[in-house]
Amino acid sequence: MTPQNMFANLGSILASLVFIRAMFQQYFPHQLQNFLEKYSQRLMAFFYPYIQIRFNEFTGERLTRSEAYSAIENYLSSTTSMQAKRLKAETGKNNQSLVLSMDDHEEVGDEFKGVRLWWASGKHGVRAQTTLFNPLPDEKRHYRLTFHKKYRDLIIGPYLNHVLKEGKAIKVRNRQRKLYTNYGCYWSHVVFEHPATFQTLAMEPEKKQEIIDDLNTFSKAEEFYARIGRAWKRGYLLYGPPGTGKSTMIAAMANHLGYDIYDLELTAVRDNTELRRLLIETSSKSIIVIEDIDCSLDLTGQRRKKKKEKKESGEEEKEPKKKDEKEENENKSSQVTLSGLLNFIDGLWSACGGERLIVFTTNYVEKLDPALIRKGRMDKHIELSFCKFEAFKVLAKNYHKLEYHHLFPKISELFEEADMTPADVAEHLMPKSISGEATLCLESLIQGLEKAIEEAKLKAVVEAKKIEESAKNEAKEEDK
Ligand SMILES: Nc1ncnc2c1ncn2[C@@H]1O[C@H](COP(=O)(O)OP(=O)(O)OP(=O)(O)O)[C@@H](O)[C@H]1O
Ligand SMILES: [Mg+2]
Repeated sequence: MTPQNMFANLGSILASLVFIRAMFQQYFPHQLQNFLEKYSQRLMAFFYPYIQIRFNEFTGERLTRSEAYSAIENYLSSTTSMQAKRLKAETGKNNQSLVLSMDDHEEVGDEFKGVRLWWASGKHGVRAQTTLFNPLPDEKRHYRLTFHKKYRDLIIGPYLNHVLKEGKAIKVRNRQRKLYTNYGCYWSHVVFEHPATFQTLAMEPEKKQEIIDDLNTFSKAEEFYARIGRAWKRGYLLYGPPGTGKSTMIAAMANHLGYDIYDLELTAVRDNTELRRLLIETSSKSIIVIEDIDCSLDLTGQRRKKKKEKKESGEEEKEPKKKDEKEENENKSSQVTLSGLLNFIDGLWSACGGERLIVFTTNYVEKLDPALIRKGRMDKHIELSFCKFEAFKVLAKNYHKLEYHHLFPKISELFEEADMTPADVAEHLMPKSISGEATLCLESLIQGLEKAIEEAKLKAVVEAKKIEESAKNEAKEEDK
């Protein structure tokens, strides 16, 4: 055989081999693989005492991310960062913090009621193509749970429930919280990042602790509410003069519980149907706030309008009800009624489960309809009042890191007599220069308090005179 013939033969043999290999790859491996897999797994199951459950990342048409998968991811996040050697990092809320999860083909252990089990992450099947309509990556990720078969009931029931619940709770805790406001009958939201906390809230310590305990009890009472057959909700009424920290307390509540806030502007809601729709759209773990309920409920128009009137007439309204009625006739665009709101709080509310707080604020508690604030609707009434010495100490600590100062005794005495709102006290304590001399601020506060006491005395004298005069007039009329 000449070398040319030899090469020609070799060429054709190679070509045939390539052809056979291609054919083999195309038709055989698939069936062969399935076949081998099927029987090897049956054989394994016979001797292997463990059960495995796989949780795929995408379910159905691969378009929806499995809730179970993300719950497991969250649940494992703390264990993972302690145990796994290869981790994946993604940016969390705000793009500021990092969220760690297991990298592919890692395994971590877990324990439940003394039973050991293992979670492994993996990926499988690289078949689906990414297209314009299916932009998901080719790899399908999954978690695989392995445990001994004698614990089947314990793991499939209580343990998996525990994982899903805990995972969802972690997700809620880590989410970016939102502040919703309604424009007509639609909610729009911004990121909620209010720095107020109960620690920075100026209030008597016992009263503050009572509120914190109440909130904590509520947030842990899911089973209790289910047992007694009541919707998991609680109503708060915050009342007190302007600038005493009602809005600040709502922010502190949201921060304490990790809830979203729905700030409901009733005057922008057209009727009861819209109100119902808005409220049904609120999510679980949220605080629904209706500020200045006395102003918005009779739909007498906005608070600003009222204030303007007050300023113009230079005195308190004498007959608020009559005025309200007049305005109601003028302002027909909004027809939310008291009964609509009450119906919602009692009836429909119960239908949409989940933990919700409803908070009403008002400056004039005595003006509210008793039906609205009876117990059961508004479970807790909190009065926020003028700043006293204990509350002042919280502000002094926040603003100037002061535990004690030689002016404190004098300030304490003045607070006994003076009525000053926390907002005014805070204004005095606000550092006026970068160096922020605490003594200067305290002196300014002392001046403010003295002025407030004097003004109060003057007012008392004027009022006493008025009463005297009206008594005299009455006496005169009687004589006549
Ligand atoms: N109890 C408080 N503790 C700390 N800061 C307070 C407190 N009360 C008021 N402030 C300060 O005063 C400002 C006004 O308070 P806030 O808006 O909470 O008052 P409000 O009671 O909601 O008044 P309004 O009735 O006018 O709505 C806040 O920005 C806050 O800094
Ligand atoms: Mg307010």
